[in-house]
Amino acid sequence: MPEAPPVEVVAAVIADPGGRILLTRRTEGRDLAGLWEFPGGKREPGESPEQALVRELREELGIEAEVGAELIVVPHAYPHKRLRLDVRHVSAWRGTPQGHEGQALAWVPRQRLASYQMPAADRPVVAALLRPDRYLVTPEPAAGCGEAWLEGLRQALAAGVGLVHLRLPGVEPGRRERLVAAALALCRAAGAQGMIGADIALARATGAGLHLRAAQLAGLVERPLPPDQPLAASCHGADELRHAERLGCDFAVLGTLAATPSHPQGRILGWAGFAALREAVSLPLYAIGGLGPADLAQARRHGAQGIAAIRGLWPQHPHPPDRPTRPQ
Ligand SMILES: Nc1nc2c([nH]c(=O)n2[C@@H]2O[C@H](COP(=O)(O)OP(=O)(O)OP(=O)(O)O)[C@@H](O)[C@H]2O)c(=O)[nH]1
Repeated sequence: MPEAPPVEVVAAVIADPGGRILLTRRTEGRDLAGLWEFPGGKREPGESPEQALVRELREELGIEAEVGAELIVVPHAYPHKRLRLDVRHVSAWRGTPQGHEGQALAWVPRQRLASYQMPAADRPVVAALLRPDRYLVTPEPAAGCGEAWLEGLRQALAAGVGLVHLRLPGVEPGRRERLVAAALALCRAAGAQGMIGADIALARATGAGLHLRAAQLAGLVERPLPPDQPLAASCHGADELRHAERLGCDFAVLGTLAATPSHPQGRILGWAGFAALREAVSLPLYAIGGLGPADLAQARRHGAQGIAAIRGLWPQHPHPPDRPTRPQ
């Protein structure tokens, strides 16, 4: 039997001048009662997402809203139904939001959003509001080119990368620790989060995040780091994603979107395949495989937090023209 199409839902991010965001509480007797959500509701036949959102906000809150930029579209499968949650920013509104359907309202500072109990489909929405959209995976530094590699990282951070997977599998011990320490210092100075590739002991020793390989993830039965150290994993299918979620990962990287020189083979998901896997979990997900900043809008429309990439996020010419690299 073909699967029923998902329920189309639109919801709004409404921010006050202080940056607090409006959440409303689902009233008793409804599905997911008692949980906090972004105001909105189901699209009616023939309505565009914008029209549906304007109507819902008028009915529920008594405001006349102007719909602004897209934030994210989350495809999600609850045990009893599938939905596509299309979340838009509201750029301006007239009137004072009130609970016209008896629902409670809360203006919530962004950093406190995660402490509100919300439906599972909202976890990627909150992450999209709070966390970086670009996850750089570092290329392997060539022998003697540590300075150039650090310069590449510096430039990528300056270009706005907020999350970095320090992936150095072929670098010999000693040099690895030195490069990781220097890279983490650059990340800290830029306000970015560093994630150490695969090495649990080094992540514990440095206090940085940890990015697990898929094979490593499969062998773990509990979270290998305290909750204040971010944990991520590379995943290729639904079972790995569910395991990453059970283990308490903060996010995962899912691929391969398209073939790349570093991964020419393997299962190619495409955006439809990515969105289908996205439904299975509420973990924030980065898409990987032949992607760059130009793919961000497309990624968000398929439920991704953003994109992860080596080439797509690494500067083309990491050597500054006026500074020769020192051999290491
Ligand atoms: N408005 C809104 N709905 C959400 C969010 N997250 C989420 O999973 N949903 C789900 O999307 C659907 C929105 O439909 P609705 O608000 O018109 O709810 P309803 O009471 O008519 O639906 P119901 O018949 O499922 O109870 C609900 O099933 C709701 O649980 C969110 O952040 N905002």
